[in-house]
Amino acid sequence: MAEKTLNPFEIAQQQVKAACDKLGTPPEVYEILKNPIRVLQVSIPVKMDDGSIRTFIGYRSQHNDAVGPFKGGVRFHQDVTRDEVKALSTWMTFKCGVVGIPYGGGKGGIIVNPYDLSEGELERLSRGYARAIAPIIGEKIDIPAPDVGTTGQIMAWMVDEYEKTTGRFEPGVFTGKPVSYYGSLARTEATGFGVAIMARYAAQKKGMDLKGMPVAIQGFGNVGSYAAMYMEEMGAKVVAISDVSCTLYHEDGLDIKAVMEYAQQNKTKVITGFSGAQKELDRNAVLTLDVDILMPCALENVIKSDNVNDIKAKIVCEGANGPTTPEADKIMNEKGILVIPDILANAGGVTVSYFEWVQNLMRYNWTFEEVQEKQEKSMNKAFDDIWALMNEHQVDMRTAAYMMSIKRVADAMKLRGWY
Ligand SMILES: NC(=O)C1=CN([C@@H]2O[C@H](COP(=O)(O)OP(=O)(O)OC[C@H]3O[C@@H](n4cnc5c(N)ncnc54)[C@H](OP(=O)(O)O)[C@@H]3O)[C@@H](O)[C@H]2O)C=CC1
Ligand SMILES: O=C(O)CCC(=O)C(=O)O
Repeated sequence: MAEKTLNPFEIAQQQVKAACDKLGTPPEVYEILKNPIRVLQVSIPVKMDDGSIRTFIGYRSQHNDAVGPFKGGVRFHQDVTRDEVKALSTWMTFKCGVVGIPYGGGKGGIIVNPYDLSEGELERLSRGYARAIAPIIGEKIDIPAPDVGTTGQIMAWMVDEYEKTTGRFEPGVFTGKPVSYYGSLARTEATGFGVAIMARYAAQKKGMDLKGMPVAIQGFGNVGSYAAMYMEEMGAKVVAISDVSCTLYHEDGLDIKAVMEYAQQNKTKVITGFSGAQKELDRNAVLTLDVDILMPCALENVIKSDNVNDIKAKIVCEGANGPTTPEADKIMNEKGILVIPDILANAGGVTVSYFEWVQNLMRYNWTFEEVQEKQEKSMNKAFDDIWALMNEHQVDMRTAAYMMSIKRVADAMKLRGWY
């Protein structure tokens, strides 16, 4: 039976409520956390290459800044909605809390398929968005970054436009920038690397050997491709990857670097037609293959009541934000599938965004190894803390992650006198 609601914002609220109840926080805590502090909607006029004007709707949602400036990516996707952006900003607050970085949660988005635009149109849209949200962002206020459909180049355009608009030199106002323009080494790889190290750590906890272990990964963008690359480097066998075009499968493992090169050659970055696969399956097939680890690294609500019983993986490591519905989550927990929740599994991106911001503010330049070492230390600690809390309270890993994080945010709100 289809689930009643798949509204990501309602799901985010349910997750926060469940953890507040488990923690026994005063009712004021959920009352404050149930809605973003501010949601800005903008209409961005863009001069198209044919001379016409098209307007695009964009959002910036600022969920909570008790701990520090709002932080979170900007999504360019045709299915962006106001509620999706609100949900993503809520998840950001607790993701930053999980890894203990001094930020609150924010998120932005524009309703657009970026692949439909020329490079010039994309630049004008990105600059228009930066101008439109300039009054509510800043290096110490709200720091956007890349998400689905956005890139380092887009961040560089946005910094440039923000600086022109405000007249201030503030390279740290956006993170995820190209390395040659105030970016950090290891940021591009960070989210996928984090997903891979969290899966490796979980496998270790379950006494499973990563060598030759079959893995399936949904989504082959920034997160999915690097998660696949690092899983392969760690000795696992990535038998399946997918994107909107198809699932590629090879029982002996796909050559991930070769698929990455292949995808880079297409404007739309699709993987279909790669010659090194044994079979091309339907794009949804990736979720239910016979593997030990499944990594959903695309969009929300892909593991749901109508496919959850077909999932064979023992570990699900959520590279995407919100890939599992509450009902599917409950079923996986009952079946003993270990779900590493998004707010931990994909926290590597924002963690290294924080390192980029620190380097920008302090004019430091850290090496690739230094950044990855700091990232791994921070994420492993978060994993250990959540694992301990999970065992202490006999809850699933997601609830434990929210409990840890909500406590940090609630303490900050209390000390600031918000309740
Ligand atoms: N980038 C980051 O640093 C972070 C991202 N995340 C989350 O990770 C997820 C992926 O983000 P990111 O990799 O940056 O985004 P990208 O835009 O780089 O990639 C998204 C990928 O998902 C694929 N995809 C979209 N719809 C489907 C579908 N129905 N079935 C299979 N694949 C699909 C896309 O395919 P195609 O290219 O063919 O369209 C693409 O491969 C999102 O949930 C994002 O919020 C979380 C933390 C940080
Ligand atoms: O790097 C960042 O600041 C945010 C990344 C992001 O949007 C996310 O973690 O979902």
